[in-house]
Amino acid sequence: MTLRALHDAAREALDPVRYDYVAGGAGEERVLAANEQAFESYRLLPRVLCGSETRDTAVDLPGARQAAPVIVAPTAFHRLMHPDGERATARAAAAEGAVLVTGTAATTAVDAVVAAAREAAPDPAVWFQLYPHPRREVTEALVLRAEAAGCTALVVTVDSPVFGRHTRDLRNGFTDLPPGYAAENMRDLPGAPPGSLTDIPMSPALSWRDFAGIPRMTALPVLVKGVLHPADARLAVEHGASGVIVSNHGGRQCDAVPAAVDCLPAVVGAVAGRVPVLLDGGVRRGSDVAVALALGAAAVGVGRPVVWGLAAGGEAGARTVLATLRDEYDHTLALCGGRRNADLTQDMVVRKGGTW
Ligand SMILES: Cc1cc2nc3c(=O)[nH]c(=O)nc-3n(C[C@H](O)[C@H](O)[C@H](O)COP(=O)(O)O)c2cc1C
Ligand SMILES: CC(C)CC(=O)C(=O)O
Repeated sequence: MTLRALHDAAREALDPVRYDYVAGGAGEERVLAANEQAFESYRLLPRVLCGSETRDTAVDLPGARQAAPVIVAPTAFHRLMHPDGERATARAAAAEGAVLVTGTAATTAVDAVVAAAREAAPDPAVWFQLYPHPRREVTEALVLRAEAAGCTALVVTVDSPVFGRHTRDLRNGFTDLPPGYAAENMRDLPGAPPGSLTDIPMSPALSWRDFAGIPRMTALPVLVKGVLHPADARLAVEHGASGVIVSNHGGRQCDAVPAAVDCLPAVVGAVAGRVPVLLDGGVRRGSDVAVALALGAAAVGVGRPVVWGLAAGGEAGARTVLATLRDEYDHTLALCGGRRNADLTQDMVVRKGGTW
């Protein structure tokens, strides 16, 4: 099945309100559209006769050695999309050698997610996405929970000082989880009410000082997710980040920012090789992966496509998405004369309005 067919099947399978929750974005959904459109404006300039018969697409990431270059971006509430929920996504990612980022808003507790991943592979990489809480002890409890579960890195989301205004959810009245579902990782935290959507911590009071406390709480590498400005990428590295994820939250936060991939080159320049830079937003085909890697990303994340796979076909559907992207990327690498990801370089990307 193609990714487009899986998306169609997911639309058929899902309750329309849940479909809209995943598909939608903030405001007029300008950024949602821009993330995909931006990839349309880039083209690859292949190199030829490079002897690229044997190819190796694995990457070393913080807390994940020899991983696939496509990772599963954190998306909330998988049990709303398929009864097997995050367990299915975890098994799919582990089987495909892809990092799974599970998170604060998962409908399955992090220890059960890691256990499911271990059913599919002996040494899976599961990262934990954290919405830091303004009360340090709550953040610390979440960090300890992720560490004890066996997560190998933390991802701190920094683009959500307040909830995004998701137009479709407001129209549909989808402002809380249906009965029977909870953000399971929020249960039994000190002083934190359990599990409803609005309990997920987002606070405009947080600052780099709060962020800097997180790498001090844990031996795990800590990545920062949701950076667009190169100055923030520099600050992230200075405050102890082990990786920077360029992301506009899939167009679900500020509806006036650039497409994620358009922000990548400046962030890569600012980070200057000190830590890996990842990208998510709008990646829908293997050639998008190639463009992002050529522009300096170490790996890319996919959000909605994996959820469509999950909704359409559970573990097998999510696996198909990851396997398809990996296969398409390897094929594109071959077409561009590459043997390794590093063979894709900035000069091999051209832009509409630029050189074509
Ligand atoms: C349904 C949904 C839920 C999401 N939940 C989270 C979340 O809990 N934490 C987070 O950091 N990002 C979240 N994101 C953002 C994704 O991690 C990612 O940035 C985005 O989906 C990438 O864009 P793509 O969907 O075009 O691949 C969510 C995105 C979607 C679509
Ligand atoms: C619970 C939400 C905050 C999850 C999220 O980040 C999103 O829906 O974009």
